[in-house]
Amino acid sequence: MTRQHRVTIAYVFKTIVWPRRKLLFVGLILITVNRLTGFVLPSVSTYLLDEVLSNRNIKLLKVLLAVAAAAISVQAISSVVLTNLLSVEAQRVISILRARVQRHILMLPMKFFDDNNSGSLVARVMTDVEGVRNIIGTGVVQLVGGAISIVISFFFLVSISPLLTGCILVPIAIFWAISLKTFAFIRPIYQERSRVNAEVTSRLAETFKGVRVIKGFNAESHEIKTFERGVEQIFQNVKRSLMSVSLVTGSSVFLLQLATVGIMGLGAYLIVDNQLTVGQLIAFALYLGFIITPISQMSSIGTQLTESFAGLDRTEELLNLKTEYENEKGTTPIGTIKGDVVFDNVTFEYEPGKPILDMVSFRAEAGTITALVGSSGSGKTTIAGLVASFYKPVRGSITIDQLDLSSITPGSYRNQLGVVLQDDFLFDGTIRENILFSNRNASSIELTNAIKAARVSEFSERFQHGLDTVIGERGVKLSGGQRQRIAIARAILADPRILILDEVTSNLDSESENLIKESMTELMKGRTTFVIAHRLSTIRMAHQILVIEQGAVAEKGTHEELIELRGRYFELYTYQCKI
Ligand SMILES: Nc1ncnc2c1ncn2[C@@H]1O[C@H](COP(=O)(O)OP(=O)(O)OP(=O)(O)O)[C@@H](O)[C@H]1O
Repeated sequence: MTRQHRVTIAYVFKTIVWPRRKLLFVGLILITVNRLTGFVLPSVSTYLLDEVLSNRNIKLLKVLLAVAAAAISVQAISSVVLTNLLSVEAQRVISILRARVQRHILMLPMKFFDDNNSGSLVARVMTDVEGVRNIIGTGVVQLVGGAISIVISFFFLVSISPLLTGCILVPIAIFWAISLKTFAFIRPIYQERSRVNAEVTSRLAETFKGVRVIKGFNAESHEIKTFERGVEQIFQNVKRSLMSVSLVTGSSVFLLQLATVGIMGLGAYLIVDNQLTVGQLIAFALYLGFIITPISQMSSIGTQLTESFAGLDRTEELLNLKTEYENEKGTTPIGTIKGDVVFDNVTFEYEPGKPILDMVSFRAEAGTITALVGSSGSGKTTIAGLVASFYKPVRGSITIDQLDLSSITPGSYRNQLGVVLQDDFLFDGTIRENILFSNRNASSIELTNAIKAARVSEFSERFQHGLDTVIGERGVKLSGGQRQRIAIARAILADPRILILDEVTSNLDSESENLIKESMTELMKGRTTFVIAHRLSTIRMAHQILVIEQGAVAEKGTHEELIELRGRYFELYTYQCKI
């Protein structure tokens, strides 16, 4: 076992096992009672054959039947209570852990989401924590229960016949060795399986999400082939592990039968030689079952436990990542802001050594509109991301009302921030739910005002179910302009002090264009707005225009000033006017 695993065992013990020590102690007592009562039946059979049948002792038969009935009942009851106690608790812990991991992931910085695909994150929340089941659920019952059964059975076997016991130890040792080898071989196969599964699942989800592009480019056959390759990989992986598992199962059956034949032969000889009774031989065979079954179970539980620890290891690693709220600097909550934003020589890089923004400086006064224009990839979205505190500058500073943004707790700041992005996030729910998403406590008057201001009512009223119309995944049942207006209504309802807008580039008909312009104007009123602008009408409304080129502010000023300058903005403007 690696050092990493030892750390995890200590972690698992401290955080999962120890807080439930009372429950696990009750569980252990129940397991012991359960396994002990299991031994009553084989003991009864010895007496049945050797005493009741041989001496025709009906009185003893009645006692034996009563004892057997009591034992079976206790066994059944303890088994039900055990399952309810431990398995239910394991599932409770799984739910708690899942919620904790999801909460932690959501609080991680944006960089984490840039580096991890959503499919693998889903697996980390849903699958990685499932191993808990093996640690406090059925796994531990089988492990501890199995150990108890083996020790007690071994004691009974030796007491019946040391010679016969010696004979069965050889095949058991062989079986144990085969199992250990096989499971060591299977372990990496299982690890690979969870990785491949996550990959194939997330690609499949993307295929369905991007079905419009796929059909549009007639690329179904490519997606089909990619998926076929994925399922083939899973199949090959499962095939390899199945072959190994069948080797273990096959050898266990073979060795068990070999031991049975040996015992039959040697046992019969001992009976003839009066060293053993028929009842004892039958009891011996029954006790043997109590050893073989847990041994085969325990070797596979060993693998499951290793898998569980590997999963929990990944969970622990994730939970140890610092959230945005654990930044030593960003600890001051901020009250209501005016919205004065200053970039002072801000340099930023996504990857170390590859600067994307270089010494960017500007001031956006509270309540003004700043338009970001410039060629594709110049860094406009990056500037917007920095204003939203999704990323931190590598050098230089960003201040909000003269307070350093990196010293402010992200939540208290983003409470006062609104974003309307090009490909805005709408989820599969009703129009109402999608708008209320930004402010669940909004009154119906506030909602109505937002809907009116964003010109949503103009289309929602035409729908049969109005605001309660379900819009499909990512709003597919709406037009692009309608989706934008919902996103704008959502931002109006949030009533932010600072607003980030990424204008849609897609061509809308002039009616939609006008409606969006009106709703945007409503939204921007009195808020410090940063707009990645594509429409001249928006740009002309701006109090200042920043022309961004190759990560730097190339020009700064109002529309008139920049036109007069006859520089980069003039080029962009005249180019757009031509088309
Ligand atoms: N998450 C990221 N990780 C690494 N590099 C990134 C990331 N996001 C953007 N970049 C890079 O940063 C540069 C600036 O990108 P940005 O999105 O800010 O440009 P933009 O001006 O908004 O472009 P567009 O107008 O095309 O949207 C690009 O070269 C891009 O490849």
